[in-house]
Amino acid sequence: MSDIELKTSGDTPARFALELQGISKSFGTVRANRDIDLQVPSGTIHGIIGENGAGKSTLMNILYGLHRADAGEMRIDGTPCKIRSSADSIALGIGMVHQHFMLVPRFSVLENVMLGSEGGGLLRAGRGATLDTLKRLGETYGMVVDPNALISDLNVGTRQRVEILKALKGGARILILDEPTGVLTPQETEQLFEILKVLRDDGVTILLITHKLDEIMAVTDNVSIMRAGTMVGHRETAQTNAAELAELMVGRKVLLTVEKGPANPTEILLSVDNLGAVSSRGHDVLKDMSFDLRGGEILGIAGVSGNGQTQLLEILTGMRVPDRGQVNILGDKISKTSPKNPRELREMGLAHIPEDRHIHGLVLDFEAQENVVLGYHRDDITGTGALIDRDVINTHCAERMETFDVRPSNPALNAKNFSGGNQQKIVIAREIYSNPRVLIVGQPTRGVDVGAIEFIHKQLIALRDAGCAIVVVSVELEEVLGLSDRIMVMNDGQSVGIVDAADTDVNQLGLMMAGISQEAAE
Ligand SMILES: Nc1ncnc2c1ncn2[C@@H]1O[C@H](COP(=O)(O)OP(=O)(O)OP(=O)(O)O)[C@@H](O)[C@H]1O
Repeated sequence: MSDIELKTSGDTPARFALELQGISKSFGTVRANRDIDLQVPSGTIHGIIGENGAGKSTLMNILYGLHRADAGEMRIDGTPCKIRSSADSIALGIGMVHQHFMLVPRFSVLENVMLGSEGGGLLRAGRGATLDTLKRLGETYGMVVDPNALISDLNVGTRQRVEILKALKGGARILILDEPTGVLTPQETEQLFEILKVLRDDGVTILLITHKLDEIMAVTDNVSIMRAGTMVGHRETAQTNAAELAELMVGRKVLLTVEKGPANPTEILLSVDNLGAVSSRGHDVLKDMSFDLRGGEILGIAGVSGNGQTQLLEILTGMRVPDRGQVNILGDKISKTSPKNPRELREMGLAHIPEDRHIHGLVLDFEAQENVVLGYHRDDITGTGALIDRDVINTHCAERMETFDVRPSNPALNAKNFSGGNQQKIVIAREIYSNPRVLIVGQPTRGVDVGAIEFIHKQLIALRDAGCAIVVVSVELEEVLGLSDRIMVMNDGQSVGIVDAADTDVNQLGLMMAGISQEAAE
């Protein structure tokens, strides 16, 4: 099926855990997968990359029985098979860890692992046997987790391990991971990769979908590249590099670093003064936070997620009232006694690209054109008069989609039916349109492909150069370094220091993220 050599686990002749031939799938007029061929050698880690909307998740969902292919053949370990449901897929030894975890938060680890395996005889096997298996799998693969812990008490990295354990417990020998590192800290990502290598060395075949080319280079044996629903190439990872992969994905050369000139800061547009916030359990989640930001400047905020960044963003965008201190924004004040809501802030000239596009960025069951005019109900783009003019918003949305290369460019498609990266482009297109004076951005490129990252970064730099004051919170250190003029590092709800981006590097930021002061980290 493929004309290039793929790295195998050393078996001769090469055995393929998975072979796909001629797989096609359409959703209405969208041809999400067209005649896809893929061979995955047993006991290898195989990367699948491609632009947003290229069809990666669709292909994996077909494999996991969540969608049915319109055409094509599938072989597992050389045996032809038909997959009609997830149960079929699990029975064939396929497991999947989704981007959004499927665990029940109020159940324990053990209960979650037992859930869904009822048909597999697990309940009959009983708690004791399941506990033993969990312990054995945890020790074998370096994923020891307390079986009695509640999922809601576990951090994201540990929850992901529970998902993997659950798949292995169900007998998975082919494991699909759909963008597993999007929500992980750099340390958790490292730990995950160690686990994947141990699994691979034990003969498990892993399919890894990610947008992060450095991860592809670090952990995969082979990589397959998709574009616009087709498979455009396969490479042995050791024989390629990030630049070649980016070009194969996007069909042109891509800048993998941010290009920007020096900042020309103007007057202070945002000033944060001794800001503090207390959680519902009475913990200080934000402590004595102070900084100024001028027009024409980007302040990056780096830190391991969960160190107060979310609360800071919530206060700056009017979603949370500060418990102490105040924010001066565009000449107005926000404090405990004089709060402002998101609408008031928006009218003052603030825009917000939220950290979680599913919760705060989009109404998933609304059409793209309805989402693109959210927050603009009183403006011309929704038509004149009391009723929204659908022709006007349709034209407006089509223009926005064209500028931001949203695919498919269908204003009437519900937001939930766009791929993750295209959903992000819809949110950014809407927020930038208001031509804000202050822009607050959380995780601008989470789940976004390299071509779109380049585009989003250029848009943010252009806004900066037009005089906008921008705060960017990102867990991607390279992104913070590339975009920002100054960087504030947060640890345990407070600022560890503010450094000039030109005078720092990943090492110093990493030390500061661990709570080591700026001076000590230098
Ligand atoms: N249920 C659906 N109804 C309509 N269109 C869909 C549906 N699911 C996916 N699509 C479309 O199929 C195409 C492929 O989407 P898919 O989610 O497979 O892409 P992807 O490569 O995983 O993207 P991303 O990297 O952004 O997650 C996209 O154009 C998407 O809008």
